Amino acid sequence: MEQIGTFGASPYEVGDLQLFNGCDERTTSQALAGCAIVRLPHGAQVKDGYSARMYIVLRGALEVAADTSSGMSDGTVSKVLPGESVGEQAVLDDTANLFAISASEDSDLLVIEADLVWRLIDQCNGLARNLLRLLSFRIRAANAQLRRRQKLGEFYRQLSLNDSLTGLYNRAWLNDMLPRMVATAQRGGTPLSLVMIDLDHFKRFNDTHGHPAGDDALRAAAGVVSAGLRPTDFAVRYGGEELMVILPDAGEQLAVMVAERLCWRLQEVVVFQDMRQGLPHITGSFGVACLAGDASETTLIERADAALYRAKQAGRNRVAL
Ligand SMILES: Nc1nc2c(ncn2[C@@H]2O[C@H](COP(=O)(O)OP(=O)(O)OP(=O)(O)O)[C@@H](O)[C@H]2O)c(=O)[nH]1
Repeated sequence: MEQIGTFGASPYEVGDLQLFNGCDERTTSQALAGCAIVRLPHGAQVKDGYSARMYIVLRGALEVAADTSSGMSDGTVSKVLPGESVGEQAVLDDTANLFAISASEDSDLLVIEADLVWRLIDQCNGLARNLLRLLSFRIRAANAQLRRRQKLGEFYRQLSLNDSLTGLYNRAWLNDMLPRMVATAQRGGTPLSLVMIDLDHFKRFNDTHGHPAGDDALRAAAGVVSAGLRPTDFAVRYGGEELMVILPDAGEQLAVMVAERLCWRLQEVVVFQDMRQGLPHITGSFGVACLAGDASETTLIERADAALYRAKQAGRNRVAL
């Protein structure tokens, strides 16, 4: 940053500076006359050592990247154009400029030291009003950005816990949630049941109708499962063509009833909406297990798996306990 002159000796006028709109031009010009004008070549950073000062762009443009020192930077950059300022907040709360400020083209900047800003605020109500407006605008913009980030965060969180093909919860969700559900059931002495579902002869289905059709069938099966549950139950894609249902507060009898209902609905499901195609049916085998004593979630899954194996052995398209 090279000083190229002072405001008083430059062709610029107070009328060019938005922040001083409504202030008396003569007294403001006098106050700003001794302020430095610095030149910042394209790409150069504003380096002000840790002092709080305000910069007003006279020519060119600045780019301000969000708070880099706190690691909060998310790549958002705002542009500061001629007549606009940066650094007011640093002056008002007497902290260094935390933002990375650089020139996006060759720029001339008016530098106003903090003590002069305060003197001008005392002199001119217009400046105080303009500063308040500017800060209010910045707060609204920051809030909007925060809301966008929150929404994005929630979106990615959902994405990381849901299976992209079926929309059901995925293994990461299961690994996190099942131990907690088991602990809650054991603490409260309430039942908890698990239904493991494996689509029958799915390799044959893929081989006959193609892999994309297999994906459609998986989606259809997931739809049947989620539509057949209470809002308090959970459906998970456990693996390739294996789904799982978690039924909190459900004992053996209820769990078998739910599994029977899903098994029946699955064989009725229409995989292809296109009526010109044949109707391939999908069926599933279901293994039911209920939490007993102080068994772990691993034991519960193993027991549901063993029941599923029995359903397969007994001829598929059925429920086993
Ligand atoms: N289309 C599709 N197929 C999948 C997906 N994940 C797993 N599969 C297929 O599912 C099939 C599972 O085959 P197997 O484990 O041999 O079992 P199966 O043919 O269903 O036979 P049984 O389970 O004994 O009734 C494999 O061919 C996998 O490629 C998927 O996301 N999409």
